[in-house]
Amino acid sequence: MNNISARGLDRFPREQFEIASEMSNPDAVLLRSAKLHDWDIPDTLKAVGRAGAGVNNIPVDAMSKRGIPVFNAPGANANAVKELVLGGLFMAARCMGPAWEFSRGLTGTNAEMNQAAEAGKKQFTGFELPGRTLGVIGLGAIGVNVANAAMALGMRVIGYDPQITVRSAWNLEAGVRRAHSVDEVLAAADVVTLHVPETDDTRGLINGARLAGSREGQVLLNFARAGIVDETAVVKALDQGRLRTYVCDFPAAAFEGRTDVIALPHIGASTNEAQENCAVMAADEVRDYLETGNIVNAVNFPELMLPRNGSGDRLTVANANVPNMLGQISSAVAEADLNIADMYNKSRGDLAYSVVDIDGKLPDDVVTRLRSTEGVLAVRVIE
Ligand SMILES: NC(=O)C1=CN([C@@H]2O[C@H](COP(=O)(O)OP(=O)(O)OC[C@H]3O[C@@H](n4cnc5c(N)ncnc54)[C@H](O)[C@@H]3O)[C@@H](O)[C@H]2O)C=CC1
Ligand SMILES: O=C(O)C(=O)COP(=O)(O)O
Repeated sequence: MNNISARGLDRFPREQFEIASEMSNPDAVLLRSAKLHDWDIPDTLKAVGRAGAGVNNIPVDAMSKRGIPVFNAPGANANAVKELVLGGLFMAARCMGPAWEFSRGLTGTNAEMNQAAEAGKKQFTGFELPGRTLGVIGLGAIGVNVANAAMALGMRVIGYDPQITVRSAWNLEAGVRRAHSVDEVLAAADVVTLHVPETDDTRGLINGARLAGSREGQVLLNFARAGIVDETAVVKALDQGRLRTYVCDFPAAAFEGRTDVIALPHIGASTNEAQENCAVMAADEVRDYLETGNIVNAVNFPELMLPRNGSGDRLTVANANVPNMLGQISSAVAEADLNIADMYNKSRGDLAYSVVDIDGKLPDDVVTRLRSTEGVLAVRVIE
């Protein structure tokens, strides 16, 4: 549904897989930022692979209700985003946007241009980073990278993430101070950078009330999602001088003509390296799921890997996480007089997923019965 790096698509051998940008009955879709919310989900769909991090463009709940895992590529574009964030930070600190605009407007001889440059440069006095405080909201793959890079630049770093993972906490440089709220970060930081996903909880996270309590003359960086920031409130804070510069990856009408906003066209992940990393990771996850039923890096399913066992079919069942589902699955197999060689069941929130390796071939009527069992969302038989 988007341009996916050829290295990722090559993970699907064409003898086994057909790849197309239009297909009425796909087993899986790979996408980047294409919006799927209004898409008629085809009955054939078994998996979604997001070659990137954010999944706010995908109706994850609707996919879950159909037992379809949504895979993404955690961390695969984090370095690309970190580098762009640092670029934005340097641009804001040294007034590079307006300074470059000024230089581009100069005409005349070299001597005339030089004279005008020397006379004009006082408008572009910036600030240096050592000793300044960077506030990082969201300490996941990108936030941790940005925090660590800022520490290396001599900045003080304060971070807020109430759901920080053990992995992120391990990766974070010692010395990053822990904040207990968004407001604490806004009040303490010279520069604030946002690295949270867009969800119902984070939409409008940076709003007028919060900006009213932010440090005077702050730089705000948003390379996460447009919706996390209230654009009207940002414009007001810029007009009041509360915000010095807003640097983001999302152009908007409200920012038209402003020299204190640097809006890039959503290019955080637009490096060849990131595009390849994301495409390969998402493609491998989707292929593995289609071929084995194993699940790694799904945002809505538990992680589950079971080496193939037994001499027959592999049955996979996604179901509502309610009592007696496992009993019904194993009874269905037992009633067909088949032996279960191995099985693994895991749950995550409202959803549970089972992989069952069987000694023998599962009759069609058993599969049909399982599919119509209350609470069952999706059933697959992998030969
Ligand atoms: N501009 C671009 O091209 C790109 C933008 N992104 C955006 O950046 C977001 C973050 O990406 P990653 O770091 O890879 O994701 P991640 O999942 O590794 O990290 C997100 C972190 O945000 C934290 N978080 C969630 N809600 C929070 C809240 N209310 N307050 C504080 N922390 C909160 C989570 O606990 C998690 O640690 C993505 O969801 C995506 O929207 C990601 C890649 C490229
Ligand atoms: O990975 C993400 O969340 C991104 O925003 C990157 O988007 P893209 O794949 O470049 O359209």
